[in-house]
Amino acid sequence: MDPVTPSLEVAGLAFAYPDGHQALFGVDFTVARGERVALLGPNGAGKTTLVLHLNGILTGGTGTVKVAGLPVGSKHMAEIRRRVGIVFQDPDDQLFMPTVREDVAFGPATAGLKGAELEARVDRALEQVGMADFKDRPPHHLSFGQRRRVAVATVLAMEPEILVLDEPSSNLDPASRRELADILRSLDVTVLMVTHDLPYALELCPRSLILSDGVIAADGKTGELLSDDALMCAHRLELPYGFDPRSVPSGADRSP
Ligand SMILES: Nc1ncnc2c1ncn2[C@@H]1O[C@H](COP(=O)(O)OP(=O)(O)OP(=O)(O)O)[C@@H](O)[C@H]1O
Repeated sequence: MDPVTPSLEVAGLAFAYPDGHQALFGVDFTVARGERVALLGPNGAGKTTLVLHLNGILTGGTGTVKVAGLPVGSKHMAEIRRRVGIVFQDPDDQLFMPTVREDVAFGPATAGLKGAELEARVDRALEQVGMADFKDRPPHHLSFGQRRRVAVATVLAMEPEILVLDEPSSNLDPASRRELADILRSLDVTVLMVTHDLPYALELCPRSLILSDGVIAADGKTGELLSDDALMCAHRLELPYGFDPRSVPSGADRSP
């Protein structure tokens, strides 16, 4: 793996929906290989719109997005879709096969993997999320937290360059939330995590971006941004009552 080319480069990205609503106004940032970055911002800031540009689900704006040096929107789209693994908020949007194994195998099988190589890929992805014992279970018999882990495995099975997670901690109990954080920390992959769960961002991501009104309003160390009361207030970000960001060991302390 080339360690120099960033996993993600977004430059001057501006986008208006067909009804004329301008959601992004020139977004610039770079994510280096192996970084874990949180994308924070109030409702309606443009976070989902931005994420949907990373693998070309949304196109037609101005500016550029590059994944591992490959421009989104170019002839490399199949490769870019493989490299950008998006885990949506609702695992049921991603799980539709009769068994966990088939769900995790679906992407790599569609990409042409077969036989022992495919089985090894499935086993590895399920082991990475601690779900190897659930291989033959129907996804709809699993708990929500287990389904979320399987959804992460479906994406890891594609061996992505960058794992993009939309609200990964939502609807998880405290133990499942912590276990998922441990899993995400253990992965050797670049992570971009959209979240309103600011303590989770602090725990997992050394760096955060604040997207507000379609622009990057701040880009820095998560602990520093969350400790900046004026910045937080200006962008409608609120920590849970009594939570002190200085009291939590930041993801920065554990990053690779
Ligand atoms: N299909 C659409 N057509 C027109 N406008 C849209 C469409 N989807 C989103 N928008 C608008 O674009 C802006 C950004 O929306 P987006 O969903 O990207 O925000 P977000 O930061 O993900 O919000 P949230 O935290 O609530 O999920 C909002 O003002 C929204 O109303």
